[in-house]
Amino acid sequence: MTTTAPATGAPVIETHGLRKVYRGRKGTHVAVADLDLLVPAGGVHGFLGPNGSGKTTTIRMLLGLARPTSGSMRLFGEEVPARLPAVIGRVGAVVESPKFSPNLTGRQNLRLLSRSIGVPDERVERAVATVGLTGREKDRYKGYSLGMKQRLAIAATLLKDPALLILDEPTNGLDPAGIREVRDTITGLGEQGVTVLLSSHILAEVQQVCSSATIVGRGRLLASGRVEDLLGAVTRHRVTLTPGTHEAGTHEAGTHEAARSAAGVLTSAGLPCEVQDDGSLLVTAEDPTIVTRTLGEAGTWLASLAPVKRDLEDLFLEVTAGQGPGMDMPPDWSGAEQGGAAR
Ligand SMILES: Nc1ncnc2c1ncn2[C@@H]1O[C@H](COP(=O)(O)OP(=O)(O)OP(=O)(O)O)[C@@H](O)[C@H]1O
Repeated sequence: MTTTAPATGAPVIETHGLRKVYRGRKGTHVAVADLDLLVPAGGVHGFLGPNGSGKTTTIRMLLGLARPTSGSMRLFGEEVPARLPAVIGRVGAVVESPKFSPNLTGRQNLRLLSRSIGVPDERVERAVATVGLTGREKDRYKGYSLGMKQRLAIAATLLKDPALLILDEPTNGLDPAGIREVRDTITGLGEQGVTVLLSSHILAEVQQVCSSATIVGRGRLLASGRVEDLLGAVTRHRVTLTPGTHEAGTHEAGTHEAARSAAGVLTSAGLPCEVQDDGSLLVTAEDPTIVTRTLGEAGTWLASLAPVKRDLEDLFLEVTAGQGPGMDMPPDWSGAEQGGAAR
């Protein structure tokens, strides 16, 4: 398990040994397995894991919607569910799609809500602006895109000015434009000092907005900490060689032979190295200048050397390696497929 030091400050969410076992006719199913979750104050915390890894169950327990089998939970330092009434006013959550009236405008829907919870109308205008719906608040809800509907749901939770916002898969079912809109809203909230717990199964998407993250698989904690610490320093580099360094047969054959020869040189020098299908080399080295020097001393010249950044998907594969069937990366963990690729 990879766990790095959390950010300073008292955690906003804390669970210890949190466990949820569902019992059915077919036997028992452990949805959450002794989970220690620590969410620091401020910023966006990714709660990541494939479908069925226990994210929603954990969130439901935190909000008092499901009863833990065992373990303890705290929100803002208060034991929950016992002290939930004391803290729930500081928590906003979008766990399921909220019910809005289709024939009312976004603003009318929010005003109904603000009056029902007794907060001033100004909060509606502020919430509309925060989620980027200004200019569209007078349109009927039924005409909103899915992304706009999701942002209105977030606006509804902002009415009570929460210090903690819990969003369960807020970009599910959205197209790339919708994902981007919601992502920008979440980034803005994190910057304004709201602590956001963002659950998602799309790592590439989450990596762009999260300052810290917890990765779960089969209800278990796999890794947790600040994203930059989790991803660590860049130690892998992609190297391409200058054509003609080695001459042999066709250009392609020559490239591969040169790569294999260079890989032998690097490996002998203690630098782990793999030849890629395109004839480039993937070299592990703390200091890239050693790669240049080692190859130069062997008479091999580099055309390029570029750092290869590890991402959360790489991390997930590493922390689940050897855990047996069912922990492979599901196809929908690719952000690109879900429109969650880089901006
Ligand atoms: N009410 C329930 N009764 C029985 N099993 C349940 C119940 N709710 C969830 N589960 C099971 O618990 C496991 C965890 O589900 P959960 O919804 O918490 O995962 P998740 O990580 O949120 O997945 P998703 O991204 O698909 O929502 C799954 O195997 C699910 O089938």
